[in-house]
Amino acid sequence: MYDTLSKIKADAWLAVLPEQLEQAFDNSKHGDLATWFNCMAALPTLVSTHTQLDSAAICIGTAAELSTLQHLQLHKNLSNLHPWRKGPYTVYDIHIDTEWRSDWKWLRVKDHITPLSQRTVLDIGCGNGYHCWRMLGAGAKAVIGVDPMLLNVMQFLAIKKLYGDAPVHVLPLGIEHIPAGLKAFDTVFSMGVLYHRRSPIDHLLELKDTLQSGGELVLETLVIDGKLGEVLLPEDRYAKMRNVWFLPSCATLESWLKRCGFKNIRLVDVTSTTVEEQRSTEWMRFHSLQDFLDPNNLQLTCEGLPAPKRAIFIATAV
Ligand SMILES: Nc1ncnc2c1ncn2[C@@H]1O[C@H](C[S@+](CC[C@H]([NH3+])C(=O)[O-])CC(=O)[O-])[C@@H](O)[C@H]1O
Repeated sequence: MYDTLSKIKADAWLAVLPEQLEQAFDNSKHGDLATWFNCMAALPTLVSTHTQLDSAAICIGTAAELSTLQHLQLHKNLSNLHPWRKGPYTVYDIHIDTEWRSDWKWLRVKDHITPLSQRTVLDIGCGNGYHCWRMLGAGAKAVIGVDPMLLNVMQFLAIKKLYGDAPVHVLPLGIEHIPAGLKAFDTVFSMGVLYHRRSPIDHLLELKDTLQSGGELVLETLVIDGKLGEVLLPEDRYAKMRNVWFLPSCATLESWLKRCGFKNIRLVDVTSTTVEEQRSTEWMRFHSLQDFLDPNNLQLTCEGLPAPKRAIFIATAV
């Protein structure tokens, strides 16, 4: 990964990254970290030749390659990394049926973006890296994801240990840890992050700052139906989430992108999130979308706000 950053001349990040990682992986900061590392250490070290990155589930290995005991232990160690939110993955025929059908989002995105072949990609708020693997499968030269939630990073590291060496990396960092002015990446994805940011304009400017001139932004976020200038700022929670800030209309979001200096702005998809796409499973046993909607009207959240609808914009940084 350091090599990738060096090649794209992201020197300002290289200079601070070792210390950022040391701090993020500081055992004293997260009570579960040692347990998670033990789960990882117990994963089989064999690297399977059966891998697939362009199917709905990221696939690694077949059950026949493991002994019954190894298979049971693998299932247990992966289960210990509960809750699995983004996926699906199928490892050694264990199907990790995640809360989200993240493959559906990828299907909505993939045909609209500049082909990733030979591009160095940054995925902001990448969760456990499911889409990073799909980006690699789509031919990216290298993919770096960042996500501040350590469990996400541990899930990624578990999958990567099973997959073997690959130019895909997930760092336990937020966008705020990426130094200003990098202008290094060919494509940057920000999917499901903008509404978590208190300052959406700053988020867009920070994304632009990671892209080299001519680079592509892929932005996916919650939107509302409405006219130019309309934006929802929930009074309190949104679909029980505490950290939701701005939900613009598509026209408003387009105007924000314009104002931030993006060009060639295209709205390529608007889709309501269904309880088929986001739901509780054996691998994510907590409440999910169904529990966050008004039981009498699935068009509304339990707070009476418009139910989740997501838009995908693509734009060019100049
Ligand atoms: N400051 C931050 N910097 C970076 N990431 C952050 C920050 N704050 C929260 N996150 C991370 O942003 C992710 C948002 S989920 C989208 C995942 C994937 N992209 C998806 O499109 O499926 C939302 C959703 O479910 O759509 C979480 O993993 C947070 O930890």
